[in-house]
Amino acid sequence: MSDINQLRNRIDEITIEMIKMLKMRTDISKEIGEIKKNIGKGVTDETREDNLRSKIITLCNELKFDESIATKFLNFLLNESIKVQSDNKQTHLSIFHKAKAMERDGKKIIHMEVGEPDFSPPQIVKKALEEVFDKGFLKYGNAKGLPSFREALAKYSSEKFGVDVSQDNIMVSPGARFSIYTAISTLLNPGDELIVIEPSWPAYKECALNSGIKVRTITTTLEGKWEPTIEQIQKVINNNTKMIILNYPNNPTGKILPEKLQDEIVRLAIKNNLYILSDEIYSQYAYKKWKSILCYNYDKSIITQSFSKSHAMTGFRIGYAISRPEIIEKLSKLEALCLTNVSEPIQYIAMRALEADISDNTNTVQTRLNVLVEKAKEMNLDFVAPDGAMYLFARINQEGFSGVQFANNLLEKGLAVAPGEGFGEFKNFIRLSACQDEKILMEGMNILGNMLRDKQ
Ligand SMILES: O=C(O)C(=O)C[C@]1(C(=O)O)C=C[C@@H](O)C=C1
Repeated sequence: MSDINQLRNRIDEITIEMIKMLKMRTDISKEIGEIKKNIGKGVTDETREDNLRSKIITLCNELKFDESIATKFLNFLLNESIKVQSDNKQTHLSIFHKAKAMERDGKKIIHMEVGEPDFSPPQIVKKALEEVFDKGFLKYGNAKGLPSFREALAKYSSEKFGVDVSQDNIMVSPGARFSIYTAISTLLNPGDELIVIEPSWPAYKECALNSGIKVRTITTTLEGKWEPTIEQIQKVINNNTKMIILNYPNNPTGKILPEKLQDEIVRLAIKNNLYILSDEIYSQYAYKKWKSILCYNYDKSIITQSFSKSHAMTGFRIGYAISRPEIIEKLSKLEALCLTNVSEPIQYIAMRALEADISDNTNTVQTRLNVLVEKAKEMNLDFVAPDGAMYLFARINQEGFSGVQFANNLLEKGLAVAPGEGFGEFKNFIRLSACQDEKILMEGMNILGNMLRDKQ
């Protein structure tokens, strides 16, 4: 047999052995997953992962093997474990869909689980809906978005954030979510790592997992005022780290980082050549000094925005990304592949919505959030007062409290809240949204108060 055939046989055998080992590893992982579920432990265990990562790096040094390849392979294995262990996680959306189904059966539900303003989009949106047919915005178009809309968004962003944005910096997307997905999946490769600061909106992690990207989680605490430390972030950065996700004002905590800390995080990201994906969809609801990541003028930053919260246009599914033209080009290739382009009529309507004065929305949410905070203080809930966004993230200090169980029990009483578990390892937390008028919020808080008293 020639040398090449011998080597090919050997490589086949090794691959087959690896697949058998992968099957064994996956089976064990499923078993561990079952045990974790039974004892109420979360799926990802960063300490365990760190230990295994260290062992592998030591082994690579001994074997004189490239540790970056080995840790990428490890990231693949860990992600596979996380996938087989993560079924049935309850988030704000599962409670929302359950609540909607109950409403269809005639039950009255107060919605404090979802970040969907109860007020209408600006009046100009109604007019735009009427006129779009005659205006003729009804066809296929550029994947990045209508030039006139991108121009309008560039002007709007430049004025709002005091920066210089042109239409080449803009990609329109169906909601900010799709911009986030395209950024994660086109800028990073499988095995790469990205940093998520928890508690966080679950979609960042889900998009990463779906694209074979390993999430490195930084956990912040209520005691630490939901602020990550530079050391925490520094500790997880290695050669595979490619991106950090920021989301301030934050969902679910409402936190806005002190400017000095945000500056330091940006400096650290720049030093390590990381992309910064900054989801700024709550910027309209910043009640404390807040600085857009756009202001740093960093050429590896991607900012995502949406009309859902600022203009109460959740159902329109329209948002956008702002970045340098080369990045926009990459993101829009995936958008073209998936969607051709975002619906032209919806783009036209959103363009008209930019003309509206939305300061009332800001005031309305602020008033509601204040009412929620005062009531929550009165009820002795444990939380850090939000600096912005539309949520209050509270810890319930009761022995054995489970947010999921609690949220399901509350639904039966007519109140929907989001279990903390959807935002990371926060089983004893719930997220309350301030998207209803004050009277309804009070009704909801009374239902919550009664349930807490019953549980004691
Ligand atoms: O040790 C565990 O808890 C596991 O589930 C195993 C495993 C792994 O695949 O190595 C999976 C996920 C955890 O984040 C850490 C480790």
